[in-house]
Amino acid sequence: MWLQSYCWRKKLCHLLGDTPDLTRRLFWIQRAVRLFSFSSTMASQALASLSEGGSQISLSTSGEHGRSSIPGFFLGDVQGLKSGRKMGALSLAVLRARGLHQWTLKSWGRFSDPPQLRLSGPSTRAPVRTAATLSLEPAGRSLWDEPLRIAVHRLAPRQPVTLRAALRDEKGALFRAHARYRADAAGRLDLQRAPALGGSFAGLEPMGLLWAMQPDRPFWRLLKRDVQTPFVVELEVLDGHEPDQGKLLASAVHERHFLAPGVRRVPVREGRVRATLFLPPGPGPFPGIVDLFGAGGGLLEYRASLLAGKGFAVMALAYYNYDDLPKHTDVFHLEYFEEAVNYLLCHPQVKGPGIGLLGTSKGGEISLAMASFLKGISAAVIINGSVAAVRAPIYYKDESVPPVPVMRNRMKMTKDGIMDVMDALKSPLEEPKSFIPVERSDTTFLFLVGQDDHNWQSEFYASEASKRLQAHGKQKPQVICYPEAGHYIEVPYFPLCKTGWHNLVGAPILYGGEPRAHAMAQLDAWKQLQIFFHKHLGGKEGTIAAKL
Ligand SMILES: CCCCCC/C=C\CCCCCCCC(=O)SCCNC(=O)CCNC(=O)[C@H](O)C(C)(C)COP(=O)(O)OP(=O)(O)OC[C@H]1O[C@@H](n2cnc3c(N)ncnc32)[C@H](O)[C@@H]1OP(=O)(O)O
Repeated sequence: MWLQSYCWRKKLCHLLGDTPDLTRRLFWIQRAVRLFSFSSTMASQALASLSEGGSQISLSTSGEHGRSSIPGFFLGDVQGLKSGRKMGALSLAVLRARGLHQWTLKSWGRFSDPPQLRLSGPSTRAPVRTAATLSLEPAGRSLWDEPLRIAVHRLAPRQPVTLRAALRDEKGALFRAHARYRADAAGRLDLQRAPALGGSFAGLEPMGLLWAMQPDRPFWRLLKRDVQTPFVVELEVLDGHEPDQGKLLASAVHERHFLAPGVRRVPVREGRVRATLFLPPGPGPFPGIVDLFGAGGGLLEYRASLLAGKGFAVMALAYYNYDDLPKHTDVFHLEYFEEAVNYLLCHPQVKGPGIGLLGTSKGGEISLAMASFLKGISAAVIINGSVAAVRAPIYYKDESVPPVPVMRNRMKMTKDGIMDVMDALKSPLEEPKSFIPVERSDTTFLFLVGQDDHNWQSEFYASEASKRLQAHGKQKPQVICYPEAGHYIEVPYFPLCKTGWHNLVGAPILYGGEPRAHAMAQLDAWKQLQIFFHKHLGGKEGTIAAKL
């Protein structure tokens, strides 16, 4: 047996050569199974040899472990494989594995420990009809903002199951969601057609397993720090409706990426500007956008990298707490931002005559100030920004906008002991000097507003900016209000951060939002801002009706 196996391994190695192409290797193993009644033991050794050859698959068939490191491989039949029975299951496993060419399976088990397969002896083989498979479309990998089609096949008719999803962020925080489902009469479950019966969400929510994830740390927010690596999402199908107890029926690992194929990431260290520019594939020139996040500073690239995949040259701009920029700041000088705008405008792959701004929260406030004082800005999307200077004055040359006073006595505590600072800022109508002079701007604006934003009064600010622009004969801005959406309107499928640490307040605060409505808002906001930028920065034209 050993000799036979050895010969087969040699033969396979010869056939496969040194190719790193896993699909080709698996193809030959599959052929061997079919054509030469290749035994399962030999096949498992051959598969194991793939990992020796440096492929991404690792295989463990040893009795001590009793389970495979290939998700969904054994489906309760490890003993059968060990006994050397010829297995159609192998070819099935190979077929499954062929879809896994992007998986980093050695990382399996890094997340929450999946329920152990209960393998008590040879008689515990699962019947074929319960050899469930989890199918993902696209298979293996997708972009973070792409929808993922999740389906389970080969369940028993009307079988109750629980689906779980988990990912770990770069700081080790675990984000998880689960939902209960029931298969149809044919034993199929398609999340595009089947409503969740409860769990982290309910109803027809094909992407709920992502947007409903919650962190295992209080006040933690999902952030992607390195856009050159994906988030690795583990998906599991468990028997029954107990999220932590059901037998594992099938599982998959899926990579969610932040860089579309061909998008180039260019670190920028030009003059004082500290940023990262993302350029779409192709020669350009492309419509240019400066992307600004809010309080806390740093350099967050994930929105810029995804947006570059839609045909824009997007520069994620740091303005403090990054590289050699100040760690903290009590004042904003627009000359820094002017330098960044000019850098982008002069870039050979950026289409003029003007660029766009995309700002969230404090980044929205700064974007409004940039559009009011600086030249060369054609379009600006303000996501839950303030129309007043907050906590720090904004300077440009010899002019300044002082911050609105903070009224600490208006801060409230929720019944859960979380600070609600929504009413803590004095209205800019009572402090006109703190009102950013938007009426000076010739920029076209889109305001995206979460109506349940508790960070500050975003809807009021958008409405006042709109009134002021119109009162001065300027173009009426587009204002889209999202009911039950909170402060952190992110790219699609980011889980809601309803309560989080606030760097300025020095305590956790309420950011607001209801998970489902917030998720829908993120999806729509992402479409709307792309349409807006394409229209006003000279890209493709088109409109998509807001869903809400
Ligand atoms: C006296 C004052 C009274 C004020 C009252 C005001 C009342 C109302 C006014 C409201 C005014 C609000 C104005 C601003 C509104 C906003 O802008 S909302 C925030 C939006 N912010 C952003 O979009 C940018 C977010 N960026 C960041 O937070 C940071 O850049 C970064 C965390 C991404 C990276 O910073 P860095 O310094 O590199 O991080 P670390 O060193 O790793 O961690 C620093 C601390 O942050 C904690 N932290 C890190 N990651 C997370 C996370 N994912 N979720 C939650 N917390 C995180 C980390 O633990 C560190 O905390 P400690 O130092 O350990 O305590």
